[in-house]
Amino acid sequence: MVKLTQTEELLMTKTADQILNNPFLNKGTAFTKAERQALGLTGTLPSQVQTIEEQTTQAYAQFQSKPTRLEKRIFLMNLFNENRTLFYHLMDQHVVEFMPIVYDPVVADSIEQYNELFLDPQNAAFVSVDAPEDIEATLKNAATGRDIRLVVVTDAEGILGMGDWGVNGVDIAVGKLMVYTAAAGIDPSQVLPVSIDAGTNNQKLLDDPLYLGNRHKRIYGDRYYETIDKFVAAEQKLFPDSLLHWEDFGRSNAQVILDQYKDKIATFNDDIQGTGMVVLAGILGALNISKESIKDQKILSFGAGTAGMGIASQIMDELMQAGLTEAEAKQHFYAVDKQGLLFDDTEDLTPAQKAFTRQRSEFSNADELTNLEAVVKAVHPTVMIGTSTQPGTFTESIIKEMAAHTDRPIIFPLSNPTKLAEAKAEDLIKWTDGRALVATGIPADDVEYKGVTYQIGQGNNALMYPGLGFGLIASTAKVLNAETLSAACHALGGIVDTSKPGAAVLPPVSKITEFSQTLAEVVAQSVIDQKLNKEPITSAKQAVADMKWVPEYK
Ligand SMILES: NC(=O)c1ccc[n+]([C@@H]2O[C@H](COP(=O)([O-])OP(=O)(O)OC[C@H]3O[C@@H](n4cnc5c(N)ncnc54)[C@H](O)[C@@H]3O)[C@@H](O)[C@H]2O)c1
Ligand SMILES: O=C(O)C[C@H](O)C(=O)O
Ligand SMILES: [Mn+2]
Repeated sequence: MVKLTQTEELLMTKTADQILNNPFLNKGTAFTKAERQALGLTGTLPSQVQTIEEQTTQAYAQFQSKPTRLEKRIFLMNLFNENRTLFYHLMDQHVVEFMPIVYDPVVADSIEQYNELFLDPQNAAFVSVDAPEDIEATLKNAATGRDIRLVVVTDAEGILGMGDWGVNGVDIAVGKLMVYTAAAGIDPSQVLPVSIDAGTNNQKLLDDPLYLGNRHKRIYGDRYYETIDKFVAAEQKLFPDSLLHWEDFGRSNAQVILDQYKDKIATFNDDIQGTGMVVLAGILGALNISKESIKDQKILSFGAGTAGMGIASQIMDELMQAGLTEAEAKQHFYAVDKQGLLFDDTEDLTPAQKAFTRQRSEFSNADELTNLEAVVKAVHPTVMIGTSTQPGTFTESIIKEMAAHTDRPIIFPLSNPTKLAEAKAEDLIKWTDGRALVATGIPADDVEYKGVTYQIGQGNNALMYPGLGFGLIASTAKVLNAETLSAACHALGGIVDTSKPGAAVLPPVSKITEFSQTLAEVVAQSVIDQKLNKEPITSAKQAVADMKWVPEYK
């Protein structure tokens, strides 16, 4: 008697449509004649049996035939909904081309049009603040008995830089998970996107008869936090070996939620910690090129919100590891928000901002420091990070003023999507006569300037969170701590050839699968070294290799 694998046993219990309509089981025209006989699929497909390569060729031709990036995205999502293996087999061959479409920036267009474009819930879980009693059933139903090892959850209050998008924001969770699998090899049957629908303050959605979410204002305070608590309790009960990734929560909740859980479960906030990692990695890459020391940098955060303060705290940690006291390190930061430069007596400071305020007495013109240009003139920053959601705010005069006081200005306009970026890479290169060390939130083309080809690193947390998450899951991490985060930030070093003129500050997305694996191994090793692994693990490298999913039919 031939021993069936678990998958084969599972398949034997299903009817034809349960197999063909299950994207985790479906192979489409690649089901062989024998499989079709054994699984009751005979006659349910055209007779020609195709290889996955033939299917991939056909799918890519279809993708190319779509006229716009949004149409291309809709096709890819339909393929994803039909057959995960084929989708990722195709994406593996076109990661650089597909990332901007399944993820940032085109995901922004699909979020804005979610209700008009809705076709399929894509195996997401839709938690509602109005039905806390349904939370456990919601997660259980959406998981369909699968062994969930990774959850990306959003309440969509701060989608990219576009603000509150209610239930539409579930697309960001789906997109983030697609990058996890494409970059690091997370098994797509082991992930769960989750929307926490707490209502929305987006009046356009509330007035839209097509809106599919809870049609009321966003809920805040105790009732909201009770829903979050119930969600985390149910998530941990149902998926005890999972990593919980928080995404695009609002500025008043993101850090509060992270602080509530970060020491208790395996979890992280991508906008805070994922972005902190990629920006520190980018700054370290820039300093590798300029040969300057991080201890000599003056860092201006423009947009001192969830990401801005997450970045500042990761750099603060680095400065203290370099031997500075907290008080000494604090002298390197200038946080600028709507009020201008943040002082210790500025009104409406968030808890995270308070760690990075300055004294008015340090400046003769403190009361004038209410806009970015005035602050740049007063401070002469050497590093300027844009997480402000305010497009075009890194103006030519501001950039030239900055570049007049430092040889290699480090300038990262990170606001997403494209329309919100503080500056374009080519302008920054031009305005600084090729001296700027640039990273942008969305992919940027090479910049040709005075005979040098400048490669622009993508300062996006997608370069780090897949390797981080994979390493945490593979090592069965109990928690993520500062030591592991720091190890991850340093893992990307040495990949870029900094001797080349125009070298990028971060490795190219074309190498994301390689460096995500390196990251995962470094993270797993850090977890094991600190004895933070739940299961006994002898080799971090082997644990990562054993867990890697490959998009081939079983
Ligand atoms: N590249 C990346 O990997 C990455 C990661 C996270 C966030 N981001 C981007 O950063 C931006 C902010 O994201 P977030 O999650 O921190 O949002 P957030 O709402 O928490 O922070 C935005 C901050 O900008 C401030 N701001 C708004 N208008 C301003 C102005 N005119 N002048 C100065 N400050 C102003 C807000 O007060 C707030 O503090 C978004 O565009 C997001 O897409 C990029
Ligand atoms: O989603 C992205 O592209 C990065 C980041 O998480 C953001 O919110 O902008
Ligand atoms: Mn985000």
